[in-house]
Amino acid sequence: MAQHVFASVEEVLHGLADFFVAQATRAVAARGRFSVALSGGSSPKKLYELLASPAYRQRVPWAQTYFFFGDERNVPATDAQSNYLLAKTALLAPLNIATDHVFAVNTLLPPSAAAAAYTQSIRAFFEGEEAQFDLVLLGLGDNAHTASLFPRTAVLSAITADMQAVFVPEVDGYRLTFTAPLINQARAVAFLVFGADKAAAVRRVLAGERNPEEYPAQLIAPAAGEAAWFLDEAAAAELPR
Ligand SMILES: O=C1O[C@H](COP(=O)(O)O)[C@@H](O)[C@H](O)[C@H]1O
Repeated sequence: MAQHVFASVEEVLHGLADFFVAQATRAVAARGRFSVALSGGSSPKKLYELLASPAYRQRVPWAQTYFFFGDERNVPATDAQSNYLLAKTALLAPLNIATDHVFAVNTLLPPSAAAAAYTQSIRAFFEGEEAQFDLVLLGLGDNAHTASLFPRTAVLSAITADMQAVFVPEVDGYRLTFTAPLINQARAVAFLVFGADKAAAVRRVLAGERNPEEYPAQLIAPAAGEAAWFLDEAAAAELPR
């Protein structure tokens, strides 16, 4: 597991954008396509804008890139909370990504049906082989959740590699999320975490006692892939030096 600590948020974003370019380039060279699961929430907007900017637009093989979502809110795709809407606005629309390269969760379905349909889409994309994303982007909540793997929720004990619906008392609603086994099949996962309000969660996940029920991001450990953390100094401040 690699930790990359940068002095500023701008540098963190460039570090992760360069990592994205490297994973995409390698995947397309090896397999002719790049599959990425996007994250949501408050952190990735600037990363998506950077990837869509002139500086990165030419460096990523966008025409061979396929976009999935590692988690989604149980809201319509037009809702301000929607992870899909965030990605569409900041990344997919500015780059004119073909709609058949974007796999959004159908949140018009009831949560468990939406999760089952999304799992089928993943299986179809990987043509029955193990679903191994080239890159899964992740964030970290100040409660140490990642994707929508929240503390003390049923999905933490999932043993299948799929998307599941889970009721999250903390947000008083359903979320759709990749399970930890699905994330851990990825060739690479990258966490984007910045800000002092994340410092305690970063310490607990990376340097605390093992307790995934309380700190679900501890479940993330790709079996054969690479895990990289992109942090600013404020988020890394409580890590042992
Ligand atoms: O991986 C993820 O993490 C976030 C927490 O990130 P934040 O930037 O909102 O603090 C999560 O809620 C998001 O949906 C997810 O993809």
